[in-house]
Amino acid sequence: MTNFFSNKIRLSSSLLKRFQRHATSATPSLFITRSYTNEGNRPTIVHKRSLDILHDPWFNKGTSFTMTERDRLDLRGLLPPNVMSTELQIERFMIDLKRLEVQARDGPSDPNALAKWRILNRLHDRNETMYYKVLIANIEEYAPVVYTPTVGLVCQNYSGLFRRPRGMYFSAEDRGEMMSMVYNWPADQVDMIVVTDGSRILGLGDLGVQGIGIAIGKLDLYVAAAGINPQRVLPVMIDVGTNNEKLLKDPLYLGLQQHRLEGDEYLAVIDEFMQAVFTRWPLVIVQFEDFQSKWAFKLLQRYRNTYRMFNDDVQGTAGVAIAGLLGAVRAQGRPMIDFPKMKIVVAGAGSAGIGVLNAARKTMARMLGNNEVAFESAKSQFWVVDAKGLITEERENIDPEALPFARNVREADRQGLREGASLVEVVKQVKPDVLLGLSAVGGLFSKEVLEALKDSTSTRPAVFAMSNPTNNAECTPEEAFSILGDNIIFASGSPFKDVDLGNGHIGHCNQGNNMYLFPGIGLGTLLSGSRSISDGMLQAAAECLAAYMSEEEVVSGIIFPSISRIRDITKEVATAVIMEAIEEDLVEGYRNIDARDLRKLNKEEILKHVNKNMWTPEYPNLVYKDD
Ligand SMILES: NC(=O)c1ccc[n+]([C@@H]2O[C@H](COP(=O)([O-])OP(=O)(O)OC[C@H]3O[C@@H](n4cnc5c(N)ncnc54)[C@H](O)[C@@H]3O)[C@@H](O)[C@H]2O)c1
Ligand SMILES: O=C(O)C[C@H](O)C(=O)O
Ligand SMILES: [Mg+2]
Repeated sequence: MTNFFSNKIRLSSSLLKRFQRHATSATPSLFITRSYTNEGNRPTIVHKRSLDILHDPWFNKGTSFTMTERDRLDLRGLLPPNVMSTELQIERFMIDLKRLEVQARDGPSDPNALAKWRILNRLHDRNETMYYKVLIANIEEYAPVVYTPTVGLVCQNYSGLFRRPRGMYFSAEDRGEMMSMVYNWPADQVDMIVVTDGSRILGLGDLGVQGIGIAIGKLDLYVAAAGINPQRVLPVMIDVGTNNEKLLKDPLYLGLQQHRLEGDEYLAVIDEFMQAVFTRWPLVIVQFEDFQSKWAFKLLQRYRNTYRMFNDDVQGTAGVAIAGLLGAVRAQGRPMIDFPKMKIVVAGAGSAGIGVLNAARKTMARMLGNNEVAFESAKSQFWVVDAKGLITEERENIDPEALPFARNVREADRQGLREGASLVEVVKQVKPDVLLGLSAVGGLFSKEVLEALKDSTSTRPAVFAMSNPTNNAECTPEEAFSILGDNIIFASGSPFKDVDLGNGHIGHCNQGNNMYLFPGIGLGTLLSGSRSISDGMLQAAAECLAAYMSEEEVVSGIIFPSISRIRDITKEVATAVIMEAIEEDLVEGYRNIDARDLRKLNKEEILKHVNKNMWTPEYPNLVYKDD
């Protein structure tokens, strides 16, 4: 490993100190740097490097820094990889400006959301403490702006919106350099990394380098909900190319204009990145986000026993769905132990759908006796429909992850179903308790499908339209409540308003989003010091969320908390994660509390410990000292 290091590591401790509050400083260099601007071809002498340059409006050239300049100034990895001419930079800016003007004439919703995002983003660039104060105090209003759904729009329009860089870019061009370039990041301690390769951003497909927005949005929630110190978070984009033909043809695209690396070449890049970040920050936690499913599972298996990492779409979503499904059982007035009797139709067999199926099957099996027989029998509660229809054992080239859930052909035949049967046919025949969508197909739960669900054998069927962002939801709450009436449970991945049913009743729209779990999983893992994130820790997080809602709330159709309670629920989830890590003997402690001390704490004390370790945005007293 050490041979990756090169003499490019030049960060002195004084330089590091100067970086400490980098993210908030946009100070022109007039008073802090001696510079000599000369006429003609003579160079401009600057006395700063790395982020100090990018955050100095006098010297910053953004994406126009040439590769030689990037190397000379320790900028490699701190900017997206495509070097832009000044003309293209200006064009990018103008297109963005004009597009906003056009949209402003068309209608209020999108430009408003984007305009709010811009204003918040500028505040984020100028003053982090104030930004997080605003975000935490108004989380219900602004989470949909900095996170889902607006973050999807931000990623789609990233080329025009990009101003100052935030986070790091590791690209295929950086192979062999990652071990050294990771030291270009100014913080000497990083607690949380959210990394994406941009291959499946929400339900919007391959957005390449533009996907970094999702890592930034997730980390905003880590700070706002879990109280992770914003100086210790790092959004990362791994740019291995894109298969989005539109972006490949777009001269203004900021990423590598090549098709995605595949196979061993792809793995080598991700391996190098993991080695680099864990070498520099051995205690960091890496959250994988929005990787296409063909890599999501492979990478999870590859790294989960070696590194402190998890995949939010596979594991975080699974926990949130389990909590929702248990809530749906309780909402029928039945005990949670009745969960294994639920008939569940899942539309979508990608990273999220399969993650949910595996976790739901395990939860059922545990309730049925926690043995092989229980595990085998639990799978018969699920019917999985993907882009090709119902998945049966007859499916050609079946995805190995979906294979355990393929229906037996004869059994399907007895039910009047066959390989490839449509979603509406499946719903008609199965009459499920739950219809759960993780398909990324907006409107998939059509009028016909929802009509078919009227024959559900459940006393209170559940509709989970979990795909993001808003336009990709399988149906809206209005559609579900208007067709099925108010005796249903409804949840969606993106936020929707409750529905006034006009009869004095309100149809409650729950937001079933992994944001209720990933911040607590990260915080709990961090404070426990556990070197890995076990299935038990994830299960404890899900059960904690399931138990968070009172009987009264659940019966009235509220199965997930309001986002205004996210900081509180995150504390509880983190506590549950730590307790499970103690139970499994995984704790190693963190900072001034070691494993022995941690093991002595009861639940109340752990909760207090969690609370005490959460960062809150307050201005510190600043004292200037020369280097
Ligand atoms: N609410 C949440 O917390 C949450 C969490 C993770 C993912 N998601 C959302 O779930 C969606 C899927 O994510 P993913 O990672 O599994 O994506 P993916 O691309 O890996 O999988 C999509 C799946 O949907 C299937 N599909 C496509 N068209 C279909 C159709 N007409 N009928 C039925 N199935 C169809 C595909 O065959 C595939 O199996 C995205 O929109 C994502 O935003 C939501
Ligand atoms: O990002 C979200 O809002 C949830 C989830 O991780 C997704 O990919 O859709
Ligand atoms: Mg995601």
